[in-house]
Amino acid sequence: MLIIGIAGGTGCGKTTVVNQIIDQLATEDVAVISQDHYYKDTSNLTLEQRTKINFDHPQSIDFPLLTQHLNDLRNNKPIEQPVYSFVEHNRTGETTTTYPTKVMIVEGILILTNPELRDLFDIKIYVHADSDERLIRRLKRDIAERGRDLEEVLNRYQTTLKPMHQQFIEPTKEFADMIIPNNRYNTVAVDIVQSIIRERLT
Ligand SMILES: Nc1ncnc2c1ncn2[C@@H]1O[C@H](COP(=O)(O)OP(=O)(O)O)[C@@H](O)[C@H]1O
Ligand SMILES: Nc1ccn([C@@H]2O[C@H](COP(=O)(O)O)[C@@H](O)[C@H]2O)c(=O)n1
Repeated sequence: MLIIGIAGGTGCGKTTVVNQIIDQLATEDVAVISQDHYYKDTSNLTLEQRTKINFDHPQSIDFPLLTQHLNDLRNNKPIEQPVYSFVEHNRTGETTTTYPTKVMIVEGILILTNPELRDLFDIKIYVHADSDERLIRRLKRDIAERGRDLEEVLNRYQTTLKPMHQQFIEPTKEFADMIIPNNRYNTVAVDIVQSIIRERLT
């Protein structure tokens, strides 16, 4: 199994790049795991308490579970990925069965911060977009898709996202084998990653 890790700050375009890669490949031999599904279970907290969690700190992620799942897939065992709700700020209790595939892409803001997880990646990619561009994209996306309002997104950006990005996410660029500039859509970089994957699939 070829495992590709794709990191980068919120709104840099990780999900978009991953979708561009797999849409054009049109094969069931490539699957995706999003770090977002591995936020820790916080059912012991009220919704009010959960809204105050720092979701941009490495401690918010269940890295042992994510690492175990990747190891299981490498050992040809299917996994039950938790399903996460951005509205409830919690796992829903449902799971998605994910089967081993020839190529597995793992994407998320914090995936390169954890040494055990990082060691499982054959290729490490960091998607870069400038912080003003990321903030604009995040604002539009969170209001349209994640049930947030302007005040909430801006407040979270200033108090949490920006400092956490500088402390934890941006420094993981140094672990990347490849950096994809994504202020604009980068079809050349997507083509390069697709070529690497195609080689593995043949
Ligand atoms: N290169 C780009 N140019 C303009 N908008 C983009 C670009 N890449 C992504 N977007 C948009 O920005 C938003 C955030 O992108 P997304 O892929 O969800 O980022 P991430 O997964 O890194 O948080 C989405 O609405 C997406 O359509
Ligand atoms: N309940 C939650 C959990 C996470 N977030 C934010 O999601 C961002 C990571 O996802 P991307 O798709 O943007 O990479 C991260 O910055 C968290 O702040 C959230 O808003 N609510």
